[in-house]
Amino acid sequence: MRSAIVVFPGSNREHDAARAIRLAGGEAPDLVWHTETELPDVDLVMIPGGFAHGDYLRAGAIAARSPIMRAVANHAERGGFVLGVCNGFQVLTEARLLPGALMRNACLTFICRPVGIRVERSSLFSWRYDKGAELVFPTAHHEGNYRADEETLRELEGEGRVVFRYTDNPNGSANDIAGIVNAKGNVLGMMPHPEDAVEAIHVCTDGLDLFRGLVGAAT
Ligand SMILES: NC(=O)CC[C@H](N)C(=O)O
Repeated sequence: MRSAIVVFPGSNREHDAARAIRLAGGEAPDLVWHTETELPDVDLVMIPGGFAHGDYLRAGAIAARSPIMRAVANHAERGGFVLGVCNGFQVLTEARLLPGALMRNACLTFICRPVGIRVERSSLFSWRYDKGAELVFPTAHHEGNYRADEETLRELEGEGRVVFRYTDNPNGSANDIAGIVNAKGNVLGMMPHPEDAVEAIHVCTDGLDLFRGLVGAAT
């Protein structure tokens, strides 16, 4: 699988993401600076975690208006895979590639700890997990409280687009939502960090199958 990781001023998980993709059997990803207007020919575009532009205005708001985001939208439109983790999820909602918004955590503090999530459904991103599997992924965010209007939440639930749900909701997210896909199913945004649960020094290796799944889906 060929992939690109978009890097903004303030991104901090791009190397973790690249390592996870390599450990899962993907080719070494291209790192693409946010001012670029074109992406290399890839299967997956990943928007990594971090604090793009220092989270000024709202987390992800400035990054979503970067020149590279038009190419990311075109990639998604063509059916390419897009994965946004944490700050990446925030960028994808700000870019309207995913519905809803990530608001300040209900507890009003930064959360930095492993959390439990359940795999709600099979998808391009989750097909290697059993449905209902309970996983542990690290989290590190202050704006992870997923919010959307009632109609959008009904649509997400009705269309089976909630892929990951918290088993112990840390941030107040509506319906315990930890990760959702777009209507076509090729764009996933999630707050917990699967790329930080892929090798022995991590809390666990539950994240590896997400990246293996993408490598498998791309070949
Ligand atoms: N780890 C991250 O990606 C942090 C996400 C975001 N900047 C927040 O704190 O909400």
